[in-house]
Amino acid sequence: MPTVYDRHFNQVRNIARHLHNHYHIAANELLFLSSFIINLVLGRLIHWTAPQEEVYNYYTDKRNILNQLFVKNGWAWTTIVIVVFYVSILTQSRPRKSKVIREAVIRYAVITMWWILFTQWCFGLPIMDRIFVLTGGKCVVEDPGRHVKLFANLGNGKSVSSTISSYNCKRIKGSSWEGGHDPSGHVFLLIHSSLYLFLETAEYWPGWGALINSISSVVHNHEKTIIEKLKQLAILGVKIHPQLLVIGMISFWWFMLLTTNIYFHSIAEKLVGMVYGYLGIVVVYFVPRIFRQQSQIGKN
Ligand SMILES: CCCCCCCCCCCCCCCC(=O)SCCNC(=O)CCNC(=O)[C@H](O)C(C)(C)COP(=O)(O)O
Ligand SMILES: Nc1ncnc2c1ncn2[C@@H]1O[C@H](COP(=O)(O)O)[C@@H](OP(=O)(O)O)[C@H]1O
Repeated sequence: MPTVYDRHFNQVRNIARHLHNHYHIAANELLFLSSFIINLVLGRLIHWTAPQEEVYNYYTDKRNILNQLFVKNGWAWTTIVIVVFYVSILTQSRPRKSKVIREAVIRYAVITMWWILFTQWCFGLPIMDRIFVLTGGKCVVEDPGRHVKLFANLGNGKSVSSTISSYNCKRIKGSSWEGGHDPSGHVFLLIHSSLYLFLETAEYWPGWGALINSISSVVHNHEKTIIEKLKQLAILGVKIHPQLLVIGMISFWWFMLLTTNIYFHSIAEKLVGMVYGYLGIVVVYFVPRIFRQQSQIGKN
């Protein structure tokens, strides 16, 4: 007689099978894709239940070093990690190098273009700023300075603009970006980057066993000092198993996403950032699988 747990397990297995057969999403990919929804739910639960000093801490301060140095330059760090990854993988003698490089560069270019369109520039304002102004958002300032041409003077000591970018608005002293639906750029960037790193490197996954064995052979080498062990671990994570560097970057992005989810933006603004974060990745990694399968069926 199947228990209620067996029934639930079977239901989850059937959903996973359906997604695998129809949309070609493997179970581990599904788990990783859903981890960002779990992150959002966890962030909200912490926000509602944790004591104030845990919600408003160093990490939820915009000026914290992790935000300013890493997330604010998030695409640059993701680029560095993927370049190191490929250099390392390709120097460990791989066949068909030029094909691997060509395809990786094309995917990187498309994924970078999507990041640019959403956060930096989309034939004028980037998509996230367009959503904000289309839903009634404005940049309000007292003194527009050199951006004066983009502002209308309200005559009450304030000027407003719906043509200046969020980036430039935030740089004007005393400005406020108010009124519209402001999709979270952080949620977008952190999900977009994590998914890109995960899917781009999945083909070269050596398995947890191989990674754990390599780490433990360094850690348990009693002839080495701690400094030597740390050096060996760094070499291991960059030259031998660059997957460790990727795991480190993704884990860090996941943690930063959690702080965004705990403190910043409304749930709707985070969900919109999340949807756009998934979108570019789905187009580059999942849609081609469906077409490839259909053309395979056509050939048979
Ligand atoms: C096999 C892989 C092949 C790779 C080929 C590499 C070729 C290398 C050529 C290098 C070309 C340069 C490409 C661009 C590299 C960069 O990433 S430079 C720009 C870096 N900028 C950032 O990372 C900024 C990230 N920040 C943001 O997007 C926003 O600040 C934000 C986080 C979305 C939030 O904005 P708010 O204003 O805080 O809302
Ligand atoms: N995890 C995090 N840690 C610190 N600051 C964060 C953060 N997530 C978002 N922010 C800040 O919240 C604001 C809105 O971010 P976003 O729209 O990208 O989600 C940004 O402020 P600033 O633009 O004033 O730096 C950003 O720096």
